[in-house]
Amino acid sequence: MAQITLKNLAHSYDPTPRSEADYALKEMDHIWEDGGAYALLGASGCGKSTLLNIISGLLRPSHGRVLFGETDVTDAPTAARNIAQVFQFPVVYDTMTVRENLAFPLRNRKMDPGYIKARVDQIAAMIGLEAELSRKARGLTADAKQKISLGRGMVREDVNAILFDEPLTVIDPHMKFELRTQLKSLHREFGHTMIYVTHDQTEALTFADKVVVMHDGRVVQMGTPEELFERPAHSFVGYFIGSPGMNFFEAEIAGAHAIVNGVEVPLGATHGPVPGRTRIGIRPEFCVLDRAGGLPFQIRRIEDVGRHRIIRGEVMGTEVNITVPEGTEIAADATRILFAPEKINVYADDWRVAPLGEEM
Ligand SMILES: Nc1ncnc2c1ncn2[C@@H]1O[C@H](COP(=O)(O)OP(=O)(O)OP(=O)(O)O)[C@@H](O)[C@H]1O
Repeated sequence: MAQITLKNLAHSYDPTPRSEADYALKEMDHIWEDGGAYALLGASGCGKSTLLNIISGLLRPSHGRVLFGETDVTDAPTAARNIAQVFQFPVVYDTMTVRENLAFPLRNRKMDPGYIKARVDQIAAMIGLEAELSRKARGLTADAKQKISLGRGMVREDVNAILFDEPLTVIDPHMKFELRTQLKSLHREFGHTMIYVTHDQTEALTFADKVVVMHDGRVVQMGTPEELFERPAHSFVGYFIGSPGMNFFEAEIAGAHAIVNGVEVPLGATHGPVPGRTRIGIRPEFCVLDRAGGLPFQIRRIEDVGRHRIIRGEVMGTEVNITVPEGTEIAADATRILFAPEKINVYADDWRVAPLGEEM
């Protein structure tokens, strides 16, 4: 296992890039801790696969270095990086049994047969394929084949990292949750460094200790699910994480208040001068309807979604959502919206501005 360091890393598919816009990955410096479970999350085209392929060695970056521990692997091929990879679609040997498929990476490395048997039994139990071990892979469902791919990715204990590229795409929705949970417990048990690429926030938030959110070729935040929810570092994280995402309002910041369309909105902390385009962001969960205070709110529609209701509406032309628990009555004269002051984040040119005295 190893810590992965990305140093001044950048990549352009254009051999003669002229501006930052020509870079699929803008310059970045990041450390992925040894033994961490990371999810790499972002919309289609933001650069997730490019970054994963650079870490795995399928792609050489245009600039910068990749280190596994203290070793510079920038020019090392995939085979020399000692990593396991699980792709979107199953890669299994149809003519081999499930046991032979799972044992393949260990046999290749000439491990002791007794160890191979024990290890394969252990992995098969964790992915729920003990009963199928003697069956040929041919004829198994796509789900079962992908479980084999997952198992084979996990079977070696000595890898530097395991990289998963949207591994649950072909898995039945009911089984997704189960497999995610199993991957998480495999991580707890074996402590491998894992990087899991997905564009699905539920997948990312349930699997990972740290979620790495990418937007437009940049890592805009690397944080715990709680940090992404409470203190999105970039407005994209606010929009992308949460369902629905964060509400934003153009605002002027004056110390411990924001001024939104001439109305004073109290903030939970004091800010110094904030330059650039200033907005405040508040999650729908921290907004409430009111009769008198706050900003004027016009309800457009109410959606019942499982354990909560989403009230969709407008504040002076800006679309705004409020989330309330299921069964909450909505009074006809509730025409104002209030925000929990300590849950308001301030943004300047899309980046969060820490209030005075906040520990970084
Ligand atoms: N081989 C390539 N040649 C040229 N441009 C590429 C190549 N591969 C990716 N790109 C471009 O680089 C950018 C990042 O693509 P990348 O595939 O890394 O994104 P992604 O986040 O993995 O997207 P998805 O979730 O759709 O796979 C995109 O603008 C894409 O069009």
